[in-house]
Amino acid sequence: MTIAEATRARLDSLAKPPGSLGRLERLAIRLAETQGRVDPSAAPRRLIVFAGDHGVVAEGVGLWPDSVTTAMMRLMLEGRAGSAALARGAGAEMVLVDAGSKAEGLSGEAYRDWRVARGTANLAQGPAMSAPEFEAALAVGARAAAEADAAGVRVLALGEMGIGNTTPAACLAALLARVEPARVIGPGAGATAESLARKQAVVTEAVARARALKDPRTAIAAVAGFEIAAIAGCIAEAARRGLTVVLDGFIVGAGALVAQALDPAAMEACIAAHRSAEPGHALVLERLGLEPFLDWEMRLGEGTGALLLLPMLDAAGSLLRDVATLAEVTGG
Ligand SMILES: O=C(O)c1ccc[n+]([C@@H]2O[C@H](COP(=O)([O-])O)[C@@H](O)[C@H]2O)c1
Ligand SMILES: Cc1cc2nc[nH]c2cc1C
Repeated sequence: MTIAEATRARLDSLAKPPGSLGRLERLAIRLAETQGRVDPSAAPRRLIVFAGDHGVVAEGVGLWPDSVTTAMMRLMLEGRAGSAALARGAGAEMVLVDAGSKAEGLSGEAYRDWRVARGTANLAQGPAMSAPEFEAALAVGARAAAEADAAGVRVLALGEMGIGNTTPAACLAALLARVEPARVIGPGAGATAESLARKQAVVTEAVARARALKDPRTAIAAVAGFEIAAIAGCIAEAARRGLTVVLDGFIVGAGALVAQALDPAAMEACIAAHRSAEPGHALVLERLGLEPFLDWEMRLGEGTGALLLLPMLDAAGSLLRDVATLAEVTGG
């Protein structure tokens, strides 16, 4: 019997009409699958926000200057960003990782002066990163997962911060889901008709160049971002360690596509928290084979969508662990 079948049997044996908790039951089955046990737990949990900057911002693909990446990370450290507020509410510890500079995991006041030290090269003019840089960013993410596991964390919520990163995310979605760029281009953190047209042109050209590269890792590195590669490395390592990974929006989804390309089994650890308002996200989730549990029209990033699902994961875990069986109630 698979874990999914055993969990379904357990749910059907509980003191309730079969299926009466609707999608919460599907979430419980998914949580059980990711942990390989019928009595899973959504605690302790940790939000990891991976940050990176992007040379492609110079092409006018968005509205914001890349100084906003560092400014927002500092706001997270101060506990005043949207993600920080939601993490407090969800009882999730928050760890910030500068994927670009390969800095140490960050949390707390001591890191006030931290900044994104290095962004990717402009992917419109050449590869965003070299093969060794790609491997180093994967390792940054893997180390973050290993540290979480060593600290006893069972559930990792993944988020990102990186002005410009919907452009590499769109490139990766087009490349790895094998769709036309137009299907995965969207407004990101805001757009004008002009910035959208630039993004469309940049993504179309970069994806065509990446598709011509024979080695898949080189092709991915050519259009990736440091935080996106770190997310991929984090998912792969968390999956190897049996942690549950709760995915946020479009950019984290692009990181998951990279993880899937490197190791398809990594998807077994993943739960898609929500479907982002970014139009390409639905296609990414389809390609990942994951069902989004929420659709709240969110597109902030920072892990906010993943955090929103955590109380429901608690409910799913409690259901499996704490509810009496029908046999106990009816005496048979
Ligand atoms: O999570 C999402 O689905 C999402 C969708 C659109 C934008 N974002 C956030 O907005 C930033 C990227 O937008 P942009 O327009 O600068 O490419 C980045 O910091 C992301 O966290 C996030
Ligand atoms: C203000 C701001 C906050 C963000 N958080 C994640 N992406 C962001 C993009 C902007 C522009």
